[in-house]
Amino acid sequence: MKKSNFISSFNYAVQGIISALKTEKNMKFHYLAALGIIIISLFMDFSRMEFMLLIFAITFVVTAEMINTAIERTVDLVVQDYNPIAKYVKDVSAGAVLISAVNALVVAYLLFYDRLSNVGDLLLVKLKNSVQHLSFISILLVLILTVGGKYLWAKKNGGTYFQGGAISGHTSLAFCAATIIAFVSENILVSLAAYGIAFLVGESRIEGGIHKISEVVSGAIMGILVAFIVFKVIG
Ligand SMILES: Nc1ncnc2c1ncn2[C@@H]1O[C@H](COP(=O)(O)OP(=O)(O)OP(=O)(O)O)[C@@H](O)[C@H]1O
Repeated sequence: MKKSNFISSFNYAVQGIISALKTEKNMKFHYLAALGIIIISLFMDFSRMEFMLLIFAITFVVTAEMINTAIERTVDLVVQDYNPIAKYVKDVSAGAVLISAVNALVVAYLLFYDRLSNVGDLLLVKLKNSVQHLSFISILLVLILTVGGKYLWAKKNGGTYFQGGAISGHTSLAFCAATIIAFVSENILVSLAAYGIAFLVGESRIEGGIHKISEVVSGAIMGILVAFIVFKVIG
């Protein structure tokens, strides 16, 4: 065996890190996750101690995975057939990785949960107070549900995604908009005018021979329901 100095030992160690990274798919995942978490942690205002715990947890997982890989390869080198001892050794070694991963999850939960839920609460408060966001979400949902409905019932009702089909998109959007206007204006006259216009939109789709009454009615119900649920549940 070749006599090695300190520098070449270091080189072999780095080679080991790179080989494990290249050959083990779990290792790629660990490194990517670690990189993502470290980047996020830079915005979290962690104390020195908290950052140290995070780095320890990450290092523990990577180290356990590397030792597990080395043990697996050693066992494969010696045992080619099924062997209960080989199974025991590999299972115990995989168990060590699992323990390190659970430890990392607990540490991540303790460090990130409060901070991220504060950010989540802030976003939710902003969303609740923003009529624009609620309106945008309602209209987006109506569009998705209308196109989805047309797709699901395409065989039965025919039509394209934007004309004809099981649900009248013009009507669902018009009634969704009317409901949004009713919520925002909180004024009976304005609301009636908005629903009146929505009604005319639906009626024109029937008159134009593009939709049946049932398709216009289902569009109207969907538009009203979606806006109602978004404004009442999220807002
Ligand atoms: N020679 C063997 N005899 C008995 N059981 C084995 C043997 N080799 C593997 N096993 C069983 O299969 C499991 C998976 O082993 P394997 O070596 O495929 O690990 P792995 O986690 O899939 O790793 P890798 O994807 O890096 O190969 C082990 O935990 C063990 O239960």
